[in-house]
Amino acid sequence: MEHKGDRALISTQGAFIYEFGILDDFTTKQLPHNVTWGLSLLYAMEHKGDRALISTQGELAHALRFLASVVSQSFLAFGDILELHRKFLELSGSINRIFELEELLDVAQSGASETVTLSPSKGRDFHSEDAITFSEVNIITPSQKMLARKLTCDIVPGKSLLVTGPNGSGKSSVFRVLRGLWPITSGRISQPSQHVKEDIGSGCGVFYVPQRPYTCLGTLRDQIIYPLSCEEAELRALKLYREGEEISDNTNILDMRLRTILENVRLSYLLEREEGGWDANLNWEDTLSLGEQQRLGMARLFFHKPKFGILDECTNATSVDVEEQLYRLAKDMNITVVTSSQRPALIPFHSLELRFIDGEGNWELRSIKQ
Ligand SMILES: Nc1ncnc2c1ncn2[C@@H]1O[C@H](COP(=O)(O)OP(=O)(O)OP(=O)(O)O)[C@@H](O)[C@H]1O
Repeated sequence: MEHKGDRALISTQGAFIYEFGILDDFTTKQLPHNVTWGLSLLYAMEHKGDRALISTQGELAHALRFLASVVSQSFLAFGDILELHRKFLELSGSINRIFELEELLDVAQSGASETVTLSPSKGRDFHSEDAITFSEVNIITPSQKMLARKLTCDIVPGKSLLVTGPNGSGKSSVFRVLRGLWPITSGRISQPSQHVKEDIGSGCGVFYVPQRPYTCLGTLRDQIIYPLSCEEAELRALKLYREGEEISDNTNILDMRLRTILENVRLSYLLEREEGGWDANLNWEDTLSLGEQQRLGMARLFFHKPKFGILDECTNATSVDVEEQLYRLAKDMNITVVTSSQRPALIPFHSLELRFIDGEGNWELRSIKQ
């Protein structure tokens, strides 16, 4: 008991020596010399008196060289055996990664919605369709800093949540945990499906909009429907199309819907500005300002029309009036949002505030009076 700490230190030192091949190097490079010299010394001690009688100096040197090479070859072979263990470990790591990749590809091909069996992340439950729930979840950074201790919070449809707190306190970390980028060590999270393609007709459960939305290679149309393909997006637009209206062709229905969205996010001028309109194929990241990219990100949200929108400071480069309009639209479309933001103008669009107090694990939840 008294030397518990010493033992840990010794095992750490052991791991260090093993990890950096110090033991292997010693066995294959240093030890053979020492053993050769040791054996030569023993021989010399034993034949002190009769050395001159039985061998000349040349024969002795030859015998010593032979002894040195036999000893060093034996130790090299022994070193190879030691090395085998490490090589096996590396190989098994690579084989595991290949199997994981194969399983992921199988799941992606079969269209399964979640990777529950592949990465059974402790405390994750993907089967709640109606709410995002955190039950006593500890949010810890990869460098083991506690950001939220036993976070407990229910986000139900119609009750949007605003996440606030000082810089670096852990606001975005809530989204990393939700997204499965950081594992949770205790507690439980449940949330609806995040799979955009799961049911083309009804929209997904949760959709994420980051601060700088990803702009894919492709046309202006592709930017809004991402990650769906054009065919999938046409199918979705068709399913959502109000019955009784005359249908000309699928692309037109999709473009009509996209035009309304583009007008709502105040980006319809792009259709006139960029040659090719919907089919304009540019490097969108370089062409659009950050504010425009953020509005495009929100257009994506409105196109997918999820139950929950996770908005990580994704409108902070837009003007306050545009931001308010975007949030009003989300409300009108019944998208419940979880927002990370410092802007007071967004408070009225939320029902709950989760505040990270100090980035040391303390947080508080309060309801916002409408
Ligand atoms: N990959 C990581 N490894 C270790 N620590 C990280 C990692 N990512 C973030 N952190 C740390 O976690 C803490 C919380 O980061 P987070 O991005 O959630 O803060 P935030 O409240 O969103 O900040 P901001 O208001 O600046 O956006 C910070 O101290 C950050 O340095």
